[in-house]
Amino acid sequence: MSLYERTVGDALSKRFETAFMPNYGVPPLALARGEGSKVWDVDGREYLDLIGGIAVSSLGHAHPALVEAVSKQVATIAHTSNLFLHEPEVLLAERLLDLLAAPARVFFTNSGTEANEAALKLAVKYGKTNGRTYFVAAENSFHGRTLGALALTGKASIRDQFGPFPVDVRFVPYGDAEALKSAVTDKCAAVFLEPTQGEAGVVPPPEGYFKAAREICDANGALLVADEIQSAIGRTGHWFAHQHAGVLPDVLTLAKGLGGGMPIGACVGFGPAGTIFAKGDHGSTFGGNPVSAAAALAVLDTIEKDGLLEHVRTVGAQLADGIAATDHPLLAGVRGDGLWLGLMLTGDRSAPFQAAAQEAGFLVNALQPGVVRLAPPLVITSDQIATFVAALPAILDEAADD
Ligand SMILES: Cc1ncc(COP(=O)(O)O)c(C=O)c1O
Repeated sequence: MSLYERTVGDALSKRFETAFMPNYGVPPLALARGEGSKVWDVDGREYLDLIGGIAVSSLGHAHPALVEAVSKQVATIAHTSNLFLHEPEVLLAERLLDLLAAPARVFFTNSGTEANEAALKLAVKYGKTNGRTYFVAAENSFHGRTLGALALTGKASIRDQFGPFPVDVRFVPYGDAEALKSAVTDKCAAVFLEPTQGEAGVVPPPEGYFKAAREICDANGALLVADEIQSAIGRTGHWFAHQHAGVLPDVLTLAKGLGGGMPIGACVGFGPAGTIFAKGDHGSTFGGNPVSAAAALAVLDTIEKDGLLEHVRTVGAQLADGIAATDHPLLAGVRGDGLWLGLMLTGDRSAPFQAAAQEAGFLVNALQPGVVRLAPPLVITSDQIATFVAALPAILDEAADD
């Protein structure tokens, strides 16, 4: 039987195709379980997970600390709504504010998109009270799929058919401080930026761009919103990318790796931005629920206790160096930080690369036609990275073949 002639997986795919709206197309694999950085498909085949549920599974799969925190919490109290307080959300808020090391207030959500929706609503309110009527975001940015977050998303192919939008957003080329300066005036309520663009292809800006953005916002009284949904919680080898850039935004949004696989997001307002929302301005039935909050606490504790920031810097460099040292006509290079890398190809071969990697036992993500995203669990080992680097030339050979 060839690797693609599956049994249970094929049956699930057929059922998926008839039961689901076709938003995602049929996924190439049905996963059954995971442990650490390994996953197994429903037909029992093992893979090294180099995508981590799209930069989410920070502790890998079935990490004992996460299993224990979630199991304990679900057996204690799983849901309170925001009508009642619970200890995990208070502990988590305090823990995050501690790590952020600046006076701030937090609003918990269920996802990244919702964290950005909260940030946008907050910025709309700021704009209304200050005569500010528009927003600035970057071309090729990704901030989410609901109508507010989508309005901020600078990708015509996923945005344009859903307009007109409830907010006026002006787009500037990412990384171009002069263009940003021209776009931001005293009528701009907020600038939304990813510290490194994720969905665009793991694209870091030029050195000093984020600092320039801070200065431009300060000069015009606009809020600076840092969307760190993909980049924070250790992914780059630092807790937060803005800290690494030495810039404090007014608003910060988080999600993905924070819950280690449980759904949670956060909108953090620093200083005065933390008091723009008043009672009744925004809400969420599930946001910051006890189980997700307990999971996020376990993620933060484990990253700290196991020295994972340092580990990410070390094995991230091993992965980047291993790719950079691979000599192959299809390989153009590698960019990104820590365990968040874009492997760049010389042609639009990322889909065949993903298929070849899967066949060789590695899960990666064909992010852009010529860029493959690697965002493995933060716990991936040096030996596991070495197996991928060793397999890379053969995967590239396979991907290069028509
Ligand atoms: C930078 C950024 N913002 C927002 C989102 C949306 O987050 P979610 O898919 O959790 O709604 C994503 C998801 O990829 C993202 O990368």
